[in-house]
Amino acid sequence: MRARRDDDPLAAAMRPPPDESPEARALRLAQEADARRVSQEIDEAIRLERQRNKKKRIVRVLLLGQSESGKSTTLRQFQRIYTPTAFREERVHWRAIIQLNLIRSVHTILTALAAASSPPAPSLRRPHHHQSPRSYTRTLDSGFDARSSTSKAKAKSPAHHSRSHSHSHHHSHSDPDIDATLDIAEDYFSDPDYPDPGSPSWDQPFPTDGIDLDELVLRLLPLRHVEAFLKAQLVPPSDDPPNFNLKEIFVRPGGRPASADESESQRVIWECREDLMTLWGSERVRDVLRRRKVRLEEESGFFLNDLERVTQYNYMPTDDDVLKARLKTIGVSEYKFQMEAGDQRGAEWRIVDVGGSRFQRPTWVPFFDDVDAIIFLAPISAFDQPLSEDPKVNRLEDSVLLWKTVCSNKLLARVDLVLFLNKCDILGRKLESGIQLGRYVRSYGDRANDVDTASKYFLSKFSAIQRAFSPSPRRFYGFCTSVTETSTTAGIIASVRDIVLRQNLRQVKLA
Ligand SMILES: Nc1nc2c(ncn2[C@@H]2O[C@H](COP(=O)(O)OP(=O)(O)OP(=O)(O)O)[C@@H](O)[C@H]2O)c(=O)[nH]1
Ligand SMILES: [Mg+2]
Repeated sequence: MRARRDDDPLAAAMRPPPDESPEARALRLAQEADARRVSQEIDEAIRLERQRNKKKRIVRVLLLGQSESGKSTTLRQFQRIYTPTAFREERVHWRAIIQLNLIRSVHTILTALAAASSPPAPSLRRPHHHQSPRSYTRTLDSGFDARSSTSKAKAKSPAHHSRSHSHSHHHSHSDPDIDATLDIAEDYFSDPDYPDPGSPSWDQPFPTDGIDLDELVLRLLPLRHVEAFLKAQLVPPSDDPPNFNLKEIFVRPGGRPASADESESQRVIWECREDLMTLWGSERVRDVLRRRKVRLEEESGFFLNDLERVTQYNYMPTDDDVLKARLKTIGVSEYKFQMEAGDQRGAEWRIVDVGGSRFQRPTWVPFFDDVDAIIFLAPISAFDQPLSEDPKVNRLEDSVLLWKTVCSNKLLARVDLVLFLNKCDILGRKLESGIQLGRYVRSYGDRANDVDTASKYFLSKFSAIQRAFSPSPRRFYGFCTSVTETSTTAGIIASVRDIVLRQNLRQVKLA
């Protein structure tokens, strides 16, 4: 010990002088104790500051996916679980949106009835709500950064190369990226009026059910006024083009008691309730919808099966109603909340929800900075549906391209990816009703036409795309979800919370 101190120049310099007086020694020891105390105080201050920083740790999550994929619904699930009181208080504001959703379904029915009462023009024979496999046309500019990321994705995807040569091309099994392709049929049937199996042909007579539909439709006309009124209430007239999201509806100070006008619209809806039930219960209406391949039950904001409740004069939306309601997001909204439970106490969460339609995707990029995780939603039930903003493009194909763009984005290279293969409930119902997935997704082949096989198949495809397109290896978590269901989604959101917090802790340690 002694020998070592002799070797140490610092120790030698600090060694007390050999002729130190008792007074000088006392002073020196006091000074040294003082210095130690100051140093300890500094250490303590640093420790406290670190703790405070940890406490106000900010966790950022970004919700991405095409329009109607379920981003806002996922956000509402977070709200329902983590700020239940605020969620409950806001339910009343959803009433007008749910009523509008209901009226929209009625419109769909009336449009189908009107079209069915005149002989179908050849162009109307093609279903417009759901695509037949041959109606796809490829449009590849689906990314939010179409010029850079998507073109890169295109270049990397062997599927796109093969498609440009031949539509009926089958993948070569020596292709290293074989798993990262999803071959969606585009020219499968030669008959343009390919009838849905089990659906009656146009030439068969409509069943008669003794209901005078013409008169009924007339009695429903007042709903138009309700619709105009509710829309005017939700969209401030100064906003042109309409630019509203839920936040803006919610910020009305002090809540919004039902105004006289609002109770007037509830009265009109209530007065129409019998006719609405007759309309939705009519065999002829169901038949027209079947023939036109309009599957209202699978559409967003479907409340016709809840007419009894929703048309009540004193109707108040339930949690489930709020989750099922459809309100398109325009712009970006951020939801902040404090994680109150368990050892995650104190972390502030910020979940960013964006509009998913194509023209809104460029607005996503500024939010790529500093995110801990992305929850990407791909509605896998949409394999037979066109994009509403571009009817030539298949929704599943758009989701796949968007996923490739997100995976390959360099700004997001270090971000964990959480994938929700959403709307599994609708997928299950579609497959059970006899729609063959293999007709639309050629690479699905003759695998079993059930939701388990299908969702596992999609999970492996999306996961392979992630591996092939990520600039560097990253963590990836995939879930099959139906985010409108509260029980199953609660467990998934708890897993996502743990995943995101682990990633956030890693980044805090790295910083
Ligand atoms: N049956 C079912 N419906 C769902 C599911 N997820 C979302 N929906 C419904 O689908 C509709 C669209 O969901 P949103 O959450 O508004 O979609 P979004 O991704 O926010 O859409 P944009 O705001 O246009 O980008 C809503 O009516 C939801 O209730 C699901 O898993 N199953
Ligand atoms: Mg939304």
